[in-house]
Amino acid sequence: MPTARDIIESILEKPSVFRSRDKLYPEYVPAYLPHREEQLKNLATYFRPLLVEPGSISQRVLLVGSIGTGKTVTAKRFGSDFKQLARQRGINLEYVHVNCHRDRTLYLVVQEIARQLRIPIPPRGLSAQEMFHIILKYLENRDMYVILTLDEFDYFIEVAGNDAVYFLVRTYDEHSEYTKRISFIFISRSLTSLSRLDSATESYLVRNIINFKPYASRELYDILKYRSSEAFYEGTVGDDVLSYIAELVGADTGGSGNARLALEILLLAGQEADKEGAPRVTIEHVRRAFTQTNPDISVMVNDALPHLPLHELLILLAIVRTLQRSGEPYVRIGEVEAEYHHICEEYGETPRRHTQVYEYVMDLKRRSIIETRLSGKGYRGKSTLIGISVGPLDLLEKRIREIIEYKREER
Ligand SMILES: Nc1ncnc2c1ncn2[C@@H]1O[C@H](COP(=O)(O)OP(=O)(O)OP(=O)(O)O)[C@@H](O)[C@H]1O
Repeated sequence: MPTARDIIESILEKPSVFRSRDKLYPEYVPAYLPHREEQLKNLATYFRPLLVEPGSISQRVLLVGSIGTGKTVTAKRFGSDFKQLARQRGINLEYVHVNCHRDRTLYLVVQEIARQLRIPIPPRGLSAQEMFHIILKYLENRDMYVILTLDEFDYFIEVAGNDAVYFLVRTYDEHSEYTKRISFIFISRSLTSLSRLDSATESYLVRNIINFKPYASRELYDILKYRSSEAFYEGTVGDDVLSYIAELVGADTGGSGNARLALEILLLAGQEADKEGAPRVTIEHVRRAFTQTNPDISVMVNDALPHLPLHELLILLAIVRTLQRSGEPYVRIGEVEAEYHHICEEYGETPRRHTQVYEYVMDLKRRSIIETRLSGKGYRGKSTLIGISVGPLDLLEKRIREIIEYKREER
């Protein structure tokens, strides 16, 4: 019997597809941000006066975009690089990033700013406003500048309210004795949460907006390509795997355009490969990973199966088997139909005609059990391609076969 140590060692020594898995974690801030060049340029343009004429303005820029569009990572990358560049020019600038989902009140936000800047604050008895003035004086005494990002700012608006926002961003208007040492980046998922503010404060915030659009699949592919080159050993993740994930998530191919989701699927797919001791990440590992990030879809598919007519199930079985055999993300409808004829023979059923087969395929698509698209690059001729994003396919196959048996017995 293996000892506990043997078991632990066997896992530690198991080969892995990952060179450095943490490069896929959401908190990692990479040096390259493909397809966010415009946003970085805009940020640099807005904040340039801080280097040219420090103290002349308190800049404020609002980053807006839906979930996983790179707002946080772009702000952090910008902040860290801008700080280095400022220091090279002899300007003592710090970057502070506060997540307002965690720190939702003025008190918590101000406390967090002080913590990150390592400013000693008396432990008790001060109001948020008093603490903020201690920070401003500290910056003044040390000739320091700060870019302060308030991430998930929507929460701050909702919980802390208009007066708190006003206090934070208008301090320099009320206190002309201070040099303008703090500039702001606000991050929000949408502009609607800002309408809770009074119109003066709102218009003050929306003057400089940088938009972050959901990523298209081609953009996600570039992001995944770069991040996977950092995270995986060479040759363990093929371009087919990356394009498949990019297509599942891309905004132009029916997904949400969320890079966090795409990277999570890639990470989970790598973990699936490691679990099996596989030398490469496969399309099937991606299917399993996608199902883990989308448990609702597999429940929906499972619930739908018993309601499908027998021949629709036979076609679905044909799709599953053709996909399993090919190891590709998609197969041609022609190959599926050929497999369907085989399966009908196996079961002693008369196959339906082509037009009916096509109808069933379209019904499976309407029910989101399969995806279809027209063949393009890499395929000869135009043909309908069929894919299934939920996995594992062997479990799906087993379940379909059970229901087919059940339906045949019922007749
Ligand atoms: N252009 C990019 N290049 C490389 N990685 C990216 C890029 N855009 C986003 N990512 C990665 O995707 C994940 C999500 O990005 P980020 O957290 O910045 O999104 P967000 O827009 O702030 O989302 P949320 O609104 O949910 O906070 C992170 O792991 C980030 O590193």
